[in-house]
Amino acid sequence: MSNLPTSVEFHEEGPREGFQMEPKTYPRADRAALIDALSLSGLRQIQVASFVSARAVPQMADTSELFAAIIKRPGTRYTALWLNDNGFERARACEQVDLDGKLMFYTTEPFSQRNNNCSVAEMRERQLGWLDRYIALGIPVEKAYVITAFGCNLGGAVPLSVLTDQVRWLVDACADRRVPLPAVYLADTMGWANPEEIKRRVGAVRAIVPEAQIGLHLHDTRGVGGANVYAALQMGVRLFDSSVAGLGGCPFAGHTHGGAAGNICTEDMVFMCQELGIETGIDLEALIEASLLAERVIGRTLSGRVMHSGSLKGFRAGQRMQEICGAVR
Ligand SMILES: CC(=O)SCCNC(=O)CCNC(=O)[C@H](O)C(C)(C)COP(=O)(O)OP(=O)(O)OC[C@H]1O[C@@H](n2cnc3c(N)ncnc32)[C@H](O)[C@@H]1OP(=O)(O)O
Repeated sequence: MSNLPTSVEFHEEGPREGFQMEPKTYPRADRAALIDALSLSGLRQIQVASFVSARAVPQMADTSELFAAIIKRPGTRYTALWLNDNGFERARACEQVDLDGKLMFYTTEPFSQRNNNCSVAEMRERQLGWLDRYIALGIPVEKAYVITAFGCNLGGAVPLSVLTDQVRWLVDACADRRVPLPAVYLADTMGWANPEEIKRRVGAVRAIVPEAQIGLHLHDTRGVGGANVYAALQMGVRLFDSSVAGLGGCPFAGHTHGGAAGNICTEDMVFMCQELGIETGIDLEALIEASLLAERVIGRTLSGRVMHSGSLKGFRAGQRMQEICGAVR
């Protein structure tokens, strides 16, 4: 056997990244039901939605109300995304949000401008303000994302040095403030990674921050997501963002609505881990039930594979799951 980790953690992003990518807005009750179903699978972290401009992403207009509509399960953290000060203040004002101190770095100008309305350098400078604010508020600085860490539909190839420069800057910023390094997430926002590049970039980042955890936010846009996860597991990576039923994508990234696969699919990756003997803490059958619900809510066949394989037939959903799913017509 190789150096595969004994356990991994999947952070569910489908409710935010999946619905932001859909061309229409879905009823809040259905989105809340999906989140409640996901909770029953034992996921430790679910990103519920984002606090962004409703004009830019109308599907995220009711994030505070959505948080109020879900039933929080002890043992699961319910997080949110923000991209600017306004978004962070809205998240802070919403008492149901479990705040995780996040930092964001871009690697290409066109995507930084399109997604965040600022330059790569400006976004980096803003992170100093976010760091100081998290520290002042006693919010642990948990995650630092390097967005489009492998390549960008708008800006093209991303040299490794651009990624490592951002990581070195983060190291200095944390050292200046004497805070521990957050987990460093390499985000393959647009599905450019391949297994060898995963190994090369994870190895390069680990060489800079050997004491930090490394996480991956991967997309299966071009069908390489599972292979990339396997390469990451071989590198000992234990933190992954993923989406139920393979929902997801960024509406500002040049993806095709509805057609292309989105994020790596949570239940497919949980299945792979289980087959490899890696502990996930997730009840796969309950998760498949949630992914079937996602398909009913969205109203089309989704890209997840395990849920369509029929291999777990005979499973009977628990009563609570039946109630949640039964409420969605
Ligand atoms: C990789 C990923 O998947 S990331 C997720 C996908 N991307 C997104 O969700 C980006 C959505 N975009 C946005 O939220 C915004 O356009 C931003 C954050 C990029 C730009 O924000 P700013 O530069 O601060 O915007 P600006 O000050 O020009 O304001 C533009 C409008 O958006 C509103 N706005 C900006 N940020 C927010 C926010 N966090 N919440 C609510 N409204 C906001 C402003 O109030 C303003 O509204 P108005 O035109 O009615 O007055």
